[in-house]
Amino acid sequence: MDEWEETESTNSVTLTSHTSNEGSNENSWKTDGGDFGTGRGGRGRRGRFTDSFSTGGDENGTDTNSWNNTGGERGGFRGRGRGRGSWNNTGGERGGFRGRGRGRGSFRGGSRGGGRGGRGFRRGGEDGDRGGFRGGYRGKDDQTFSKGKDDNDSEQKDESGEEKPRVTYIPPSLPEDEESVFAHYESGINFDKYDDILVNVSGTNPPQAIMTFEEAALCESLNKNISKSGYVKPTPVQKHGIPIISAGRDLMACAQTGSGKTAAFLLPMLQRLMADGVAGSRFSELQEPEAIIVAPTRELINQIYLEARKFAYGTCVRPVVVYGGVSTGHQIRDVLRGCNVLCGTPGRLMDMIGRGKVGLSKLRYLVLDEADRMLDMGFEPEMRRLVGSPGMPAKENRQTLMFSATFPEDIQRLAADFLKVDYLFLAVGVVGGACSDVQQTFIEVGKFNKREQLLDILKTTGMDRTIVFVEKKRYADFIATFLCQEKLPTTSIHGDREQYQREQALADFRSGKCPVLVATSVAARGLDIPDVQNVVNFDLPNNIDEYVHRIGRTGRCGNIGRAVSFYDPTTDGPLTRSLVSILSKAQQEVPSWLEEYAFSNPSPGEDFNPSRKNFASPDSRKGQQTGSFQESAVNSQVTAAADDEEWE
Ligand SMILES: Nc1ncnc2c1ncn2[C@@H]1O[C@H](COP(=O)(O)OP(=O)(O)OP(=O)(O)O)[C@@H](O)[C@H]1O
Repeated sequence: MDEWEETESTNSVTLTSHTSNEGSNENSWKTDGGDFGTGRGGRGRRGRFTDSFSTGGDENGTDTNSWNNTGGERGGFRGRGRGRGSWNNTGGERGGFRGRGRGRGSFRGGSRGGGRGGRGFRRGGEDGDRGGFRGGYRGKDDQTFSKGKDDNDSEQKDESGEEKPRVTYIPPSLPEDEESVFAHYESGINFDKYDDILVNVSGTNPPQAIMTFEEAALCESLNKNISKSGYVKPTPVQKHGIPIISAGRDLMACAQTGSGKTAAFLLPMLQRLMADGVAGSRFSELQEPEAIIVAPTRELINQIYLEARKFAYGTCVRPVVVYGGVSTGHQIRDVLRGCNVLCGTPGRLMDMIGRGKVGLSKLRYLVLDEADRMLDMGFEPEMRRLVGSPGMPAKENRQTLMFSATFPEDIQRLAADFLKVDYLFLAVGVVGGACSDVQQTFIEVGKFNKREQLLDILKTTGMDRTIVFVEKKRYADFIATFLCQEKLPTTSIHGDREQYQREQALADFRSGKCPVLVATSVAARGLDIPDVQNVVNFDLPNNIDEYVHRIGRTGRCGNIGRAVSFYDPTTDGPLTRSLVSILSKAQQEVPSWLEEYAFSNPSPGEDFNPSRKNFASPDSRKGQQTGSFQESAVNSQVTAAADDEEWE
């Protein structure tokens, strides 16, 4: 047995299927299928939410409210009459909350959630290729996994830095059939409006943008996969990014959420690997991938992997994914079968390299998705370790690509360490701007009426998929439990949930079984879930970039979305000016009361430059040559953006 082979399970845990109402929940909501309210408390979280719990916004847990208290002014979706109209104004009459069924079934094929008909956990007997793994999942209602000490993923550490026990969870195998691989949702009515977005490329000698995929001169199999994915024409970040990467240039790219950044880096990389005829699907004890893609969360890296698998379908290129919370041995076995494109979260990736399973000497591409997050204080040390790993080609000898919807100036400067001197900076629209397809609304609330407001909103959204963001992991559970008990089928995702629970939560959300997902920032970036119509910021985040990413879970790929944020003047003061700025740059109406808070009534102690460091900005290099695409208009916009930031 190799050193990474798991031993037989210890501490086996058997679980039934789960939704977030995992407390004792005497009044818990029951689905037609009987699933709700039956989940047992993952990680011992078995609080009794029958009578009272602390109200939203109260981190100390000192202010408890009767949570069944329906008294008081619910006030609809009025936000003291200051909001921009009622929630269902644009949606028409949806009726009350109807859902006890299993969703609208509108998503065909489950491309990102474990697949068509196989979403969630695989039932016993479906496992064709586990190769003798003992233990692990045995069926939806009888999941057994072991706990020991094995998982080195940084995300696997809890808040206290304590290592969590070894995990031998094996995710369900993905369906391999074409229909599942290429399942996608339609681009929206505003897709063509992407053409009007101003684009700026700075740096020397940027290559000419392409207008069509044909102009990219991609090989036939890649073109076929692009059209099977439903892509007809490239988005702006693809029009500019593909030729830049194909020309061998390093790139820092900033484009709005949901505008196709993933394909912008995958397509030219895969093209080069295919053109060079790399042969990856060969077993070897040491794998030397040509490309490594890093992203901050497990769900996001898995999604990127699925995109890579889709575009590489039927070709010689083999993408593999590694991330925490999943059996290391299982992932090593997968890597050793052959690996050209390795997608990973930082901790697990470094683990694979450290164990000598992944070598770096053939590496040509290093991609940092959500690059500003990958280079901020949390992940920067690991990124430095990665580029300093033995065998890692120097930056002059590899291509380094960075993508995000936000790129604060200080992070840009830091990022330059990883890039060749002549890297190009691609800005699509206002750097760090919110997607203008998301209608942003604010409601002024006090911390004690947030839950009532939330209920009012959710009762009008019906089975529409809605992500509710909260600031703290334990609030995610409180709120999810609260909503379940209010008969709203809800699930939750946050860093304290086991990986199988996180995946189940996303699968239930994607399928519509639980149309409400309560999430912490773990779900803020990158996740591309079809038909998410609404985002609610139950708690506003404490930096503006996070806000931009959160609301970008809706309004993707030309579709329209809505975001409503609860603004509590006692806690959200430091964000106010940045919010006003974001709203104006996205051509949204700014509520006068929010403007008042921003300019004339700062909270005591408010730092009027609170998020400056975190606020995205144009190319941090001064005096860079600017590309020719809509140049004059772009320059004025970028300058305007920079001016706007003066007052922050
Ligand atoms: N050219 C295209 N035509 C049609 N659909 C596309 C095209 N490019 C991307 N998409 C689809 O648009 C959706 C959003 O793309 P993607 O997830 O890459 O966005 P993103 O810019 O990375 O967003 P985020 O900043 O939130 O990470 C995906 O479902 C993707 O398949």
